[in-house]
Amino acid sequence: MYARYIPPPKDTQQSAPVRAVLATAPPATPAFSTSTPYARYIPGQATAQPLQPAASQRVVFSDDDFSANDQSKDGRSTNAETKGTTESRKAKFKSNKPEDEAQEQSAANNAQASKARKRKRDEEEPTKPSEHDVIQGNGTEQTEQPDADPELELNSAADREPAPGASNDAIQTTKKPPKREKKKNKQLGDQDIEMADAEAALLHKGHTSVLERFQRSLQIQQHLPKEELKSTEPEKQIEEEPAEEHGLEPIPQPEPVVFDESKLTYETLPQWLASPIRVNPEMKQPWNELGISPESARVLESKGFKDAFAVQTAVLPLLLPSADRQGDVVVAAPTGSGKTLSYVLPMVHDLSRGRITRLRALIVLPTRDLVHQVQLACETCAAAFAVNGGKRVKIATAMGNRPFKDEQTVIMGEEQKYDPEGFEKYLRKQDSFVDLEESDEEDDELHIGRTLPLPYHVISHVSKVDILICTPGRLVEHITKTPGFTLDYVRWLIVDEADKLLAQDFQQWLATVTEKLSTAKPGARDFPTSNKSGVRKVILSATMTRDLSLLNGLKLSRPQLVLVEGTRAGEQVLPSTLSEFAIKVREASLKPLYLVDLLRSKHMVAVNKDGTAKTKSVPSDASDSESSSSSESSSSESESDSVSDSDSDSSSASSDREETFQQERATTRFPTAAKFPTTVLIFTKSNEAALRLSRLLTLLVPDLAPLIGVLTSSTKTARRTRTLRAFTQGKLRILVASDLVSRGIDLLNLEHVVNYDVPISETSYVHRVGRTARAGRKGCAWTLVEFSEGRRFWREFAGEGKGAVTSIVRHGKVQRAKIGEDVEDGGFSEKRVKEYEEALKTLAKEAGEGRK
Ligand SMILES: Nc1ncnc2c1ncn2[C@@H]1O[C@H](COP(=O)(O)OP(=O)(O)OP(=O)(O)O)[C@@H](O)[C@H]1O
Repeated sequence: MYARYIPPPKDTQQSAPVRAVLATAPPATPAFSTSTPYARYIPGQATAQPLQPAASQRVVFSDDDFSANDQSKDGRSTNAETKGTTESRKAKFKSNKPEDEAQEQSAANNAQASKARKRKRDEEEPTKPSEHDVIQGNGTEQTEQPDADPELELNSAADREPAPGASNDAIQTTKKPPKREKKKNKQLGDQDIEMADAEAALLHKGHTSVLERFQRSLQIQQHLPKEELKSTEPEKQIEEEPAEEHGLEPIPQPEPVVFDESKLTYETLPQWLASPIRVNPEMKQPWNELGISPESARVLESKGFKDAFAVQTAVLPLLLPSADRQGDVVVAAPTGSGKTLSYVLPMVHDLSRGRITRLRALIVLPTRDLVHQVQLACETCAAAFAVNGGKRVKIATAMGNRPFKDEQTVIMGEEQKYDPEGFEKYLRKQDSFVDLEESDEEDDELHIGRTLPLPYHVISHVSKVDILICTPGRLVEHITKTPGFTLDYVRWLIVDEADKLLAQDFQQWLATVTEKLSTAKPGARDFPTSNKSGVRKVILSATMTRDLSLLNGLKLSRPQLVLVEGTRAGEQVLPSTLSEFAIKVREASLKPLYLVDLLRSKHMVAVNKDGTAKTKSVPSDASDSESSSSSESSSSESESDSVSDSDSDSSSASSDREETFQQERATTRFPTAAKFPTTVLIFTKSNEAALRLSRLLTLLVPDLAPLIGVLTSSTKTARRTRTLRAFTQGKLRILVASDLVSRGIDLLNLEHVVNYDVPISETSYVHRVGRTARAGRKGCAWTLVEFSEGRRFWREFAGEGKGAVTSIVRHGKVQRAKIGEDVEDGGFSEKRVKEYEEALKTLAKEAGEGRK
């Protein structure tokens, strides 16, 4: 079947390409015009001869049609063409095998032959239009010549001619009938005359048709190039010559576009996410086997880091200098698994090989407490790599806990450089500069850059540090406001607690930083001895996002994902040393009594052999210097530049009250911990709730009051640090906190975590309970679950029950523990309820006084 493209009647009749096969019926032969959908090509008449709105015709495209004819001369195609092409591609796509194609081709040929036969039959009965002649398509009538074949038309006419030899006579007859014929006509009756006329008309038509074709082919040969010629009469060419020789073979088509509509699953993740490097959590390895020098390893050992932890054994080889071409690294490992050292060690190792101090590494963290903590790890490693004649890497923090200008002077310095030309420029600039105000706030703030240059010198800004550990908001401030602060030399970008930092784009820090990192002086980031140029990015979290749109913002290069064995990207793994318990709270109004009973229960025991060992990683020095510095007032209580705690009630009133409680407790001067053999961190849903609960506990269990501390985002930074230090020293044993400390804080001696309020998300649960059972130590997590929270807790957090869906991966199961209910029928004694009510009254009274 050779179908032709017939442009839509309305618009295309003026612009139809010359080679388009017109489907109009010949006006000279009305008998055929109404019933015979034969197409014919009339050169030069494409625009002159309007197309009839083809009520009686349709377009059917076959694969072959599109291979040969669907490419319009100017490269454009109609919708119909496109549709046809798509169908053609589909057909191709379905059947790749040559046998299939051959079968299809054969079937198509049979269909063509059968249609040709049908056409011939129709032609012989021209007054009987076929039912198929009129078809509506897509709301628009389109002209089609499904079976049109000029050759058949020609044959049909020839069939009606008496004999080949008579054709010339017939032609003459149309001009001037021969006498012989006139005479003959006279002899015939009227009927005979009519019959003869009809016959002559037929003959005339046939001959005219032959002539027309002949003339047309001459015209075509004269005016059209060979290629065009081929495409104008596809039908004829196909019949006369093998298809291959006439350009009817399928035009090479672009690969079909296959739209991936499948949902994102682990299998459809990008290769690097779907095929991570897996770590056996039990793995440990000596430092020197990982490329750390024995001298450095000895220093590490002296600080308590004997062997590399599992995650470190996997990450170090990826980050330490190597002959391989290295890429960025994404680490998703459980809380307390040692992620900090896994990036600090190789980074400091790398920077210790440099000579000049330049800002070479940025570590971005969401909270000030974490900045302090990572600073300690960096200092440890700086000491470890300075032993072999390596550079003692310089480290600073920027987190908004002191005035901006102080931070600037810590990070940036000025150097006088002899440069007469530069000095001239400086003077010219000064002449044109009019200082309207002697001093304004901005100038005060932008402390750097106020020094005057010596004669013939210019001031050059230089970095005083190699590593800057910062919160994102403060980093952006330095980028935009600190003179000379540049990321041009940065070789390392570390984003810890990445899911939090990526989900909440504080001051668009990521876009700002990645833009600065992508444009730099050529070679500025390179070390002569290093094969790695450019910026190395390390992204870490215990609850790493699988959201590619978030990860894309990091513009990672050749990333590799490190996961704990048996887990997949997006899963949140709990430490294997963690035991979890749920406590059913029957009476929500008496929930504090359940907590009191838990604290007094047999469960509150030391779960590690060494009990509540002191930890090394909680900041100490920093806190003291902070509290004595003038910055205390400015070290605002909220992590405004970085943290948006789930609560927003950090009022000054509550802070004052907290201060009073702490002072009250301080009078006891931390008695011995014998009364409470373990350590507990209790999480509440908000700052206010943490304050209330801590006070309530001191009222309900007065003997434990000196051991109770409170941590909220409204707590002043210095106080927060002091509280954490007291806890790690064992002076405080019970901390009541909001979600502020749920991420990253490393309290090695913490043995029990209590979710007094059920966390808002799985991620929050993982981070909260991950404050215990760190670095291979044992730990317990307790969650008080009210009746209304039961369903959600068991399904989303514990992963149990009908329709349970949780991304939390745990080694055991959440166990049910029975706490409270000190009387036989399962309630609390009247005496205890009364005590509780009294405590509430006191609390209300204090709150009222606090407001006055
Ligand atoms: N190789 C090691 N040997 C001994 N202790 C280690 C080692 N590596 C890390 N630690 C200790 O393990 C504890 C947890 O480490 P770290 O804070 O890096 O965990 P993390 O994986 O970052 O946890 P989180 O996700 O909660 O922030 C820290 O006290 C750290 O000092």
